[in-house]
Order: sequence, then C-alpha cells, then structure tokens
Amino acid sequence: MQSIWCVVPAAGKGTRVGGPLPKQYLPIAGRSLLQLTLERLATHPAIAGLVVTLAAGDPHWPGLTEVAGKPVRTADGGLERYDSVLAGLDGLPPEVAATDFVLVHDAARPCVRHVDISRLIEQASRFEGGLLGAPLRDTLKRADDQSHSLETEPRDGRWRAFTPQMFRRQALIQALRQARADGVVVSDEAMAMERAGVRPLLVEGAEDNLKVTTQADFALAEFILSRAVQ
Ligand SMILES: Nc1ccn([C@@H]2O[C@H](COP(=O)(O)OP(=O)(O)OP(=O)(O)O)[C@@H](O)[C@H]2O)c(=O)n1
Ligand SMILES: C[C@](O)(CO)[C@H](O)COP(=O)(O)O
Repeated sequence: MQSIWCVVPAAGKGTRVGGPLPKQYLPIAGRSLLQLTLERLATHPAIAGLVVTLAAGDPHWPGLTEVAGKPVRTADGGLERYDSVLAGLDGLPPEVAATDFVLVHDAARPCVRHVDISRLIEQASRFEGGLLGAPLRDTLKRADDQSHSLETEPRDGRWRAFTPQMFRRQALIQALRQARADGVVVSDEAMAMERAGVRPLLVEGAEDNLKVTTQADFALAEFILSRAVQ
C-alpha cells in the first residue's frame, strides 16, 4: 500500500458545541478529540505523517512532533475550513511531490475506520481522487425558515460526504485557490475538485465515521470508540 501524508484541519472554533475550549480539545474518555483522531490516523500503516492546521497561536496545542511514530508538522489555519486545508497542503514536507495523493481528514472525526481509509486509498487512487461517504438513507426535506417542510427532495444519487478525502497535492491546491479567487466557500475538498471538472470517486464507508459537531455527539463518539473497532 502506498505511503501517504494526511492534512488534519483542526483550526475551528467549535461554535456549535460552545464553551470556552475549541471542541477539538474537549475530552472523550480522558483524551482530547484531536489526540484521538491523530492516533487513529497515525496508526494506519499507509499514513506516513500528519500536518495539523491550528488556529494561529493556539494555546492548547501540546506541541506534538510525532504520534505513533509518525511525524507531525503544524501550519496556521485560516478563517474558513478550506483556508486551513490550503495551509496544511502548503505545510507538507518537500518529499511530497505535486502529483502525490494526499488525504484530508477532519480533526472532528475520531471514529474513522482503518479499513475504510485503506479502501479509499486503494480505490480512489485508480482515479483522480475520491472521498468516503454513504448513500442517503433517510427521506430529505427542504424546510422554510420556520422549520416547516416545504417539499421532499429527491434521494436518488444523494450521498453524505465524510472524510478522509484524497486528491493529488497540486491539483487540490489549485482547485482550492480557484474557489477562493471565485469567492466560493467550498465545504469540502471534493466540491473544489468538482468545480475543476474532476469527478471524485465516492467510496462507501461506515456511517459511524461521525463528525463531532454538537455537545450530544461526544457521548455517541465515546460509545463508538468504546467498541474497539479501529
Ligand atoms: N476555519 C476552520 C474551520 C474548521 N476547521 C476544521 O474543520 C473540521 C470540520 O469543521 P467543523 O466540524 O465545522 O468544526 P468547527 O468549524 O470548529 O465547528 P463550528 O462550525 O461549530 O464552529 C474541524 O476539525 C475544524 O477544526 C479548520 O481547520 N479551520
Ligand atoms: C468536510 C466535511 O466534513 C464533509 O462532510 C464537512 O463539509 C465539514 O463541514 P463543517 O461545517 O466545516 O463541519
């Protein structure tokens, strides 16, 4: 299996959780959300190293330089998630070539399964990249601003996008820079690549690849992690 670096955007404020600490530093079973995600990534055999993007001057970062024997580099994140991803891509070591694939994985997703990361790398590397996701299995409603359902959206062909997402380093940098130049705030890497004409491969992954977003997600993440499925 190829060896691949992973950018970990961890510069968010966690406003949907609230509280004095950014959510990536809140505990799950005694360890921070960020530490859990870094360990989950660093213990995957194909991952060569991590670039963690942090809020400028982040006082909570413990100054890690390696996790599970894998090197850890840092970069200053930005206002939007995609700014932080760009900073992370720029912070990759020089041995990562422009055409090398890189992964991008949210610090807020500690439950990602190694088998899904392996399948993403193996399958999406046959194309110009891809992402983990899952087909939508619930009926999708479009609501008005009073939370009344206006209509039911078509479900066919709709997927939920997860991370990691995997693209070639320079192609992703160019696509993200183009989105920024166009004033488009892309919500994931695949959106930037789609705008560049790429059709990222969707690789179905476990739906327990939870993005910890609200306070309630911490208990669910702790339960998922307690099952020792890595
Ligand atoms: N400017 C930003 C915004 C988000 N992120 C990271 O992107 C991931 C997914 O973002 P999200 O879950 O939205 O985290 P926050 O932006 O912190 O949450 P909120 O929107 O509730 O403030 C997180 O690991 C977050 O730290 C980042 O690196 N830089
Ligand atoms: C990248 C992502 O996790 C894919 O679902 C999602 O778009 C992040 O969104 P957020 O609002 O920045 O959490």
